[in-house]
Amino acid sequence: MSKICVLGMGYIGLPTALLFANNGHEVVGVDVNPKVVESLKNGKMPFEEEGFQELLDNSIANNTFRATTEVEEANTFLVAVPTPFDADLKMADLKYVISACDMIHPHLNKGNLVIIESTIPPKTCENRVRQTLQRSGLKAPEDFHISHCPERAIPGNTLYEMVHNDRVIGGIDKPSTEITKELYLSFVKGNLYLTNNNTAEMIKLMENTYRDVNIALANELAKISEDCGINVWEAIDIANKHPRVNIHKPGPGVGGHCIAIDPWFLTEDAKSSGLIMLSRQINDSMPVHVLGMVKEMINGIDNPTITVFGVAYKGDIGDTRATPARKFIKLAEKEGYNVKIYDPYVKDFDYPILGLNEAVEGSDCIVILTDHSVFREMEPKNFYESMSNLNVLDTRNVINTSYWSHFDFNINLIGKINQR
Ligand SMILES: NC(=O)C1=CN([C@@H]2O[C@H](COP(=O)(O)OP(=O)(O)OC[C@H]3O[C@@H](n4cnc5c(N)ncnc54)[C@H](O)[C@@H]3O)[C@@H](O)[C@H]2O)C=CC1
Ligand SMILES: CC(=O)N[C@@H]1[C@@H](OP(=O)(O)OP(=O)(O)OC[C@H]2O[C@@H](n3ccc(=O)[nH]c3=O)[C@H](O)[C@@H]2O)O[C@H](C(=O)O)[C@@H](O)[C@@H]1O
Repeated sequence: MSKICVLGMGYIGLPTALLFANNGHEVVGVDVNPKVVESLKNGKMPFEEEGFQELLDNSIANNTFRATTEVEEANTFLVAVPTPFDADLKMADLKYVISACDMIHPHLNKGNLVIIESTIPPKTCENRVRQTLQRSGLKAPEDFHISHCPERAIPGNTLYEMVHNDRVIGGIDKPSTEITKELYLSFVKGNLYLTNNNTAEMIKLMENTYRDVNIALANELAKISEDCGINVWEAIDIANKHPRVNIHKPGPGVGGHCIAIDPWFLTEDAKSSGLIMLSRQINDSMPVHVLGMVKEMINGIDNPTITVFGVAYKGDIGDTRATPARKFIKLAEKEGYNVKIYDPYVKDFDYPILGLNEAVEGSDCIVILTDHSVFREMEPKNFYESMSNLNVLDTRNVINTSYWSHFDFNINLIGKINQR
């Protein structure tokens, strides 16, 4: 049994720690936030993600996991701390990664392995991470190992994807890569692709940038379709039958703390990154486009009230990090609209989350911003009579438009404007 010290008990670090703890390792989970550590000490997951409460219960019962605020000696140190975007500098903010490495180096011994799972710009392991860890007096790769093993699991399906996804492992030398591979083999069922640290860092950023650029393309196609009176959803659906086409879905913008952030890490010192930056700009401008559609729908209504359905950054999760809903709500308030919010998944938000009936009462327009499955099965007959005006704008193509139109709703869809 090897001992692993995981730094960062968030959406990625804690699930990873619990998978190691349930697959033959002794794991110490470290977080600088005492509330997170307290919750884990009390045997409670600090956030909801299917399947992990059971893994936490098992590992506590088997004495293979404990949480603390202090780093201690171990065979392996795994870093899964945030890597936010510094909006002023337009660069990755590496302060948490560096502070984690600073916490590790006093406990580093010969033969140890340090894995960075946090998403980082190319050359971070080779330069900043190695430099900081060498404050221990040891040298890498001669005395200890460093590798990058980026996380690819998708929020909402973390457990399945952490176990079944293929992974990329890139060490600063071959032994670093090999021992990292041995470690992940303890729970990963997908393929493990081996490369060097710089390439592994690049691959992770390329994956999320690919998605961002393709979403931007879908958003642009949606706007063009609106101008041409075409239903972009039908067009995308049929275009995607082509064996080499995979157009993404348009929507109100890109949220979450990865896809909207990681592409910037590729642009910070690149000589050519026009397409990537333009895609960011297109996706960031979508809340403005959505507001424009709402404005047209409620034109002429005095002191309008709108109801936002869904503030989570995407469907069937309660995560609101970098949600495009936030920008949309602020723009709507600036326009003088009263904004009410309904989201059955979100517990905590900057604005009050109301029950369905209260949220739609007196409303002039429902604006669907998140593709929660409950919105697909929504029954308008339960609430339409309490609305002041029957308008609905669906930015995710989730509602059954033919059914809603029975109640005389004026329905618009992003990428398809109702011509009535
Ligand atoms: N959430 C996701 O779906 C994915 C995240 N990633 C990447 O994984 C990394 C971690 O992301 P999340 O888990 O979402 O972050 P998070 O915000 O959920 O959790 C990070 C945790 O690290 C703690 N922390 C900060 N500095 C620390 C330090 N020096 N020592 C110990 N703990 C420290 C924070 O208190 C927090 O609890 C980021 O680089 C992110 O880009 C990659 C793939 C998926
Ligand atoms: C390449 C890729 O699929 N990356 C995943 C992504 O997770 P995340 O939940 O942020 O991604 P997502 O499902 O694309 O959602 C991001 C945002 O984009 C929007 N979105 C997504 C797909 C689409 O066709 N249209 C669209 O508008 C979503 O509604 C959401 O607001 O980023 C994660 C990460 O890096 O943190 C990564 O681990 C996941 O595998």
